[in-house]
Amino acid sequence: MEALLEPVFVFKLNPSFTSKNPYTVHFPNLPKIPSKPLVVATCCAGTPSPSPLLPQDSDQNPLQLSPDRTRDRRKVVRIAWEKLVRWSRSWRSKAKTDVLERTKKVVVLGGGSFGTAMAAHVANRKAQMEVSMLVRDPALPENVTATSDAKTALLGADYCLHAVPVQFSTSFLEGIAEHVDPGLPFISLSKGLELNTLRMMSQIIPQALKNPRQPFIALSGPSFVLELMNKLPTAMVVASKDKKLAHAVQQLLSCSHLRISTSRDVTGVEIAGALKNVLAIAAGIVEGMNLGNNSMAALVAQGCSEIRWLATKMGGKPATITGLSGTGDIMLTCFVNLSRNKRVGVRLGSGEKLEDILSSMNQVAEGVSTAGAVIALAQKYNVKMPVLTAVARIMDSELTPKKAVLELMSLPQVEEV
Ligand SMILES: NC(=O)c1ccc[n+]([C@@H]2O[C@H](COP(=O)([O-])OP(=O)(O)OC[C@H]3O[C@@H](n4cnc5c(N)ncnc54)[C@H](O)[C@@H]3O)[C@@H](O)[C@H]2O)c1
Ligand SMILES: O=P(O)(O)OC[C@H](O)CO
Repeated sequence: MEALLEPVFVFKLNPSFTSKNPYTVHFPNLPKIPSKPLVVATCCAGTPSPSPLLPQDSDQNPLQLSPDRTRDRRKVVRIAWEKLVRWSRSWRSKAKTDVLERTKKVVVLGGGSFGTAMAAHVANRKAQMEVSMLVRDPALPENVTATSDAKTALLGADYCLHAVPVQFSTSFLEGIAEHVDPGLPFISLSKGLELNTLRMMSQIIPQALKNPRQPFIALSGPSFVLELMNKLPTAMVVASKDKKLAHAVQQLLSCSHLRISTSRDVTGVEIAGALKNVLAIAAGIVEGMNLGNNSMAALVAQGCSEIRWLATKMGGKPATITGLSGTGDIMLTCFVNLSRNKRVGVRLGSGEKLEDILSSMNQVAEGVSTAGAVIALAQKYNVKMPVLTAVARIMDSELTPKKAVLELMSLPQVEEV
């Protein structure tokens, strides 16, 4: 402690890491230091904290531990890992159920990329599984039967995977309602809000089928269809008010390359999945305008806050927004150009017109329609959402990307909440 009573030198330093040992920070411009320990506050990355500085002639690397301490440290890590493996094995033995054995048929609504991918995924879960796709254009992989006849597709199905884009779901479901068993669990893959009604899929499905008790599960999270089809490790979350049903869907879909977490927070999962598409458009605009990485990070961080503010006002949990369907899917969709929504933003940011972009696409970018719904929802819940509002105004051609950036940068600089 007496060292702290010595004169304290505080330097604004620009440390450089020596090539020979990246762990030792070398301060080239430091004046000759007396041999006594000093407290040096540095401006290096990370939290500046006073720390006793080893006398300059010391070349001991503080990260180099003695052999005994290295052995102890490795033992602690090994024990921690073995505990995780034991826990995982015991969970797997308890969680095993006969859902897959009992499931004979799954129907998939929507023949788009994700509907097709999930149909193939379920078909691969069990050779005897019957998977029927209800599509408008029945040209599909041979191990999946496709039909445009709703009665045939839905007859005897144990689960229904709904993969029709949100804006087309109401009319699609109203057209097949008479063939839907009132107890058929609907697993919604669609991410978005219905433009004129602001409804989420958990409202659209029971209302379009005129059955408020239709079992509902939302399946969401960072899941590009291309990577799922290539069996690359993926993690998603199933949310349902019915915990048993969420676990059954987890058992039905999870496998060595697809992990499925469960949640009771349907609102949080749906709002996160819908709004991340709008934020991805904004992220694309930043990239299309070459505004750099600082602004990308700032924009996405602001968008995460706006999504959290609205989702929690609507009853969603903060833990959901920082989970797979929130932060996980936001990072994937905002930072990777496999995202259709992000690609729309990049093209907008580089000067293309929205109608030209959309007419050139044969896939859906749900964020384009959802943007308008978000703003009405934000007004309903009295939540300020400057970034997502700017996207909506750009979608309505009321604001250019460049003007949007100028306006966002001139907003009041307030306390973080
Ligand atoms: N593609 C992905 O990586 C991915 C991943 C997770 C979730 N999702 C979500 O899945 C949902 C489906 O998207 P997708 O990527 O499979 O679709 P897609 O973009 O690949 O294709 C759009 C689909 O919508 C259908 N469609 C267009 N107009 C229609 C209408 N009027 N009535 C009925 N169907 C119509 C088309 O036939 C086509 O099958 C979306 O909400 C999307 O956000 C997609
Ligand atoms: O291509 P996008 O932007 O619709 O994103 C696809 C999935 O939602 C990613 O999780």
